[in-house]
Amino acid sequence: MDQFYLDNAKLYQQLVGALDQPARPELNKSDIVTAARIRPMLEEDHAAGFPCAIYPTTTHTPGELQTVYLHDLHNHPRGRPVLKSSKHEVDRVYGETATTETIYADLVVELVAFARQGGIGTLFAYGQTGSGKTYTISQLQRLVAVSLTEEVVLAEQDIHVTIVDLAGNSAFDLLDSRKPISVWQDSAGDMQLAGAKECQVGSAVEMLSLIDQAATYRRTASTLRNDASSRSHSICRVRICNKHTTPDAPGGILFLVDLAGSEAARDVTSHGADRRRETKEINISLSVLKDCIRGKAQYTLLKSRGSERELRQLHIPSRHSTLTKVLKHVFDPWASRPCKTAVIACLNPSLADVVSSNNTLKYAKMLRAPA
Ligand SMILES: Nc1ncnc2c1ncn2[C@@H]1O[C@H](COP(=O)(O)OP(=O)(O)OP(=O)(O)O)[C@@H](O)[C@H]1O
Repeated sequence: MDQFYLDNAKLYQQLVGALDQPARPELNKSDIVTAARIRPMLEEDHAAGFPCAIYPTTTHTPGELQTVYLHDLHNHPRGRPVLKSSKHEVDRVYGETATTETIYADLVVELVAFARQGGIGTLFAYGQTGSGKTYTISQLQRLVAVSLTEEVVLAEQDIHVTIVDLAGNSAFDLLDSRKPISVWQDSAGDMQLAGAKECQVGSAVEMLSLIDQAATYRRTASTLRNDASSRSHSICRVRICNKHTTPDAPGGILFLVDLAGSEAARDVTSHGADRRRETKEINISLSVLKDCIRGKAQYTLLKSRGSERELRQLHIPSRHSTLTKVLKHVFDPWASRPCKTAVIACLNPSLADVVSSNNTLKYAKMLRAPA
């Protein structure tokens, strides 16, 4: 397939150049905001000879959706290859020149404010390996650290940080030398990271140093698409408690989640047995995540149709993996606490990755269904 794309790269660029690409509006009433971030073509993408396959709209009107076009090239049984284009809509699209500061202002400032008021705010990035998840989330974590440790915040609220990573069904404390911890649900239905260290921070320097410490314990390995690929899901939980409430009051929570990247089966054939098992575990947990996204979309559909009997039978399988246990509140239509989520679908722009990018955007669409 890769050779087919390379052989037809010029024709592909002509076909895409001849397309007209308009944008379209609609309002987001959901508690989930979806965004797509397209990372720039890297030197290795250019060196491999694949053209860019993702074309975002460049204008944005507040409250309106933005569009990403993906152009794949398909072999035609008679004659020259043809373009097969798909169109995806998300709340915001960030092209290769967009800065993380812009993403922070658009998506994360509101989540931080929401968590400060006692809600559960969640930000997660997902996408194929090498698509820019760690790049995006690690920079956003730093911006969150600076904003949550401003004097005006610390005068009113205490900030507690926990950073863990999930590999398969095991969980590890990244602030305590990868000590194993367990994830369980308490009697109030909240997920607990039992045994994980929770550090109260008194300044940006302290919080940034915890983030750096956690990054050194994160499990990484080389994949075909990324030399330093994260082979675990990293979860940074920030608990925000008002100084004048009782110590055991739940407080607001902000989750900053950098998921491990999915790898296509064709890209893992050269891995050893351990790496193949690890990839399988990652793909299983991402597949349960997709099932939960589908379950939430199904709930929204049934609710809009008023199908009470089917709603009662609906099962969202958030208990089937440690990752979805931790993120249960995102998919749980019956959650007792208010939740807001921002999801960043990270995309590799190269034509070689167009199938994975298509898949990533399909799930962003499901997540966005209005509640
Ligand atoms: N917006 C961007 N601007 C410039 N470089 C970027 C951007 N996003 C990602 N990159 C670069 O792309 C490479 C892959 O990014 P990153 O490691 O964040 O991917 P990932 O999705 O976290 O991958 P994995 O799932 O394998 O961990 C890195 O070299 C990173 O610096």
